[in-house]
Amino acid sequence: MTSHECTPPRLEGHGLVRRFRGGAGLRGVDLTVSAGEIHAIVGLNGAGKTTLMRVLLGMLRADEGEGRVNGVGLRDADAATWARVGQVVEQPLAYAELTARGNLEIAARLHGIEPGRVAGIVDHAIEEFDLGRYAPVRTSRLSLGNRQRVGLAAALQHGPSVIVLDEPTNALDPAGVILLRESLLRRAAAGAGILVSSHHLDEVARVADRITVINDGRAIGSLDPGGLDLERAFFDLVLTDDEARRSA
Ligand SMILES: Nc1ncnc2c1ncn2[C@@H]1O[C@H](COP(=O)(O)OP(=O)(O)OP(=O)(O)O)[C@@H](O)[C@H]1O
Repeated sequence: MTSHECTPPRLEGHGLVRRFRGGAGLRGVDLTVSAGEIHAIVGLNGAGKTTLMRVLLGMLRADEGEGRVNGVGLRDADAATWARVGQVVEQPLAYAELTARGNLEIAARLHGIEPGRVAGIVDHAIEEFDLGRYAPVRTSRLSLGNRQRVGLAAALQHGPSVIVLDEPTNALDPAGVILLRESLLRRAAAGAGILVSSHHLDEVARVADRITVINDGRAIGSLDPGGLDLERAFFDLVLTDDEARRSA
């Protein structure tokens, strides 16, 4: 038995419902991310992936159901609970007018790192995401991909035990995709629980231990990360679900 097996799930959602006008939202999603696990969610545009992440992070209130972070219910989660979380779900960076380093320093402080440790942690993050050239540059002047790298570094540098990333590879170049992949695999091996959404099934298959398909606000099944034709398996699940709902 590994040391992570006695810890509560890093992230849990039970029966999560969030209704939006027009019928969209979440319709009762159960989802768990264990310690040491990379759990990917995939789905078509508008399926509900971002909404699910926002609800699990307490950014959006669930109408029904409950979520837990490291065993703490969302309603009871305090600053110490959230300091153990790293996420890039909305805007990757808070301060466009600050340099990349300035953003990383503020993110470290906001995640509860004591002042004496901030410089070392930021140096390490700059190295990990290969941001040396851009550290003194205002983030508003960075390319989209480099801004994304800074956002990821800001979310991960404090060593969170819960990591939630919404389509993190979107703006990254192939080198950035590899840096992120290695970073996530290292963090999962160290016990973090990682929830990640993506449209890139091949990339997801390289990192994920578990892949859940979200369709129309529900978790409709899973894909085998080692499976042969993930794209086909994905569309089979989605089309079967769409047909079942149409004929219901
Ligand atoms: N604040 C909101 N008010 C009303 N509807 C919303 C709101 N946020 C999301 N929705 C709707 O909920 C559904 C799910 O959106 P969500 O952003 O979660 O999808 P997604 O799976 O992340 O999509 P994508 O792959 O395009 O990012 C969509 O139909 C969206 O229009």
